[in-house]
Amino acid sequence: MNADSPDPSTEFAQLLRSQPVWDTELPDFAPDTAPAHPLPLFEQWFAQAVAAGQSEPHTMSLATADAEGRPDVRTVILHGADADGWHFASHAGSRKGRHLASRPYAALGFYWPVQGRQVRVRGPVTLAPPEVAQADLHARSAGALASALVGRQSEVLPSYEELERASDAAWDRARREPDAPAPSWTVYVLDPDEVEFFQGDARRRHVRLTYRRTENPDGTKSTDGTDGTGNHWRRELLWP
Ligand SMILES: Cc1cc2nc3c(=O)[nH]c(=O)nc-3n(C[C@H](O)[C@H](O)[C@H](O)COP(=O)(O)O)c2cc1C
Repeated sequence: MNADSPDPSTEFAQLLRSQPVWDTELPDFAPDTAPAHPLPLFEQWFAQAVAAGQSEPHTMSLATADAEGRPDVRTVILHGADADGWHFASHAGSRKGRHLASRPYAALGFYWPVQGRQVRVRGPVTLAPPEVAQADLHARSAGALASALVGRQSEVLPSYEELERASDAAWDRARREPDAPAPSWTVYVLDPDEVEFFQGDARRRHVRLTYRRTENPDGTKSTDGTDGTGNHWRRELLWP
């Protein structure tokens, strides 16, 4: 490195250190007012993120692990959240699809910095029936269909021109045939056994409220405090 030139790592380090976090006005979150189940709170926080102008609040990190247990993470779009779980979609043959086939367990992470909020969701993952995945795809944009028709996600691409050719053909087909099947397109459903809500605080007294799914000691599902699917949730605060 030339002694006259600035040390890029120092510049980078300074730039990093100059970035603020939790220095805006953030909402209060009183955990004792939180509902008994995580889904209504997630819906409420999502609506509040939209209202606060959070961009792309429906994008989330999806963490999976390979057959050896090595973790991986990428961004995907949330397609729905209901009593069955949190829904997302991808190609079964992609890296994440292969991970989920060998280890059907995942974690999701939402970060909504406008409000200093984070939501973490963990649990087993199942596949929705193929007709659900196709219907979900065909209800979306031509671009979503064209992208799914290109397929081959996570395979090595020999040249960008090859993608352009495949994409042109897929766009043509998506416009001509809006119900064209994309067989590898799969809807995954993560049925959470743990959901954590994090509210950032300027004084670093962050609120972490975790919901853990519990069963009755006899293994039957509880009818008390249920979320409509027989689940019972234990709510606890965690040290931040
Ligand atoms: C904002 C955003 C949204 C995305 N949404 C999806 C999605 O819903 N499904 C998907 O398969 N990939 C989506 N991707 C691409 C993934 O992040 C990833 O590159 C791709 O799925 C391949 O991941 P894999 O090799 O781990 O399987 C999205 C990327 C970004 C940046």
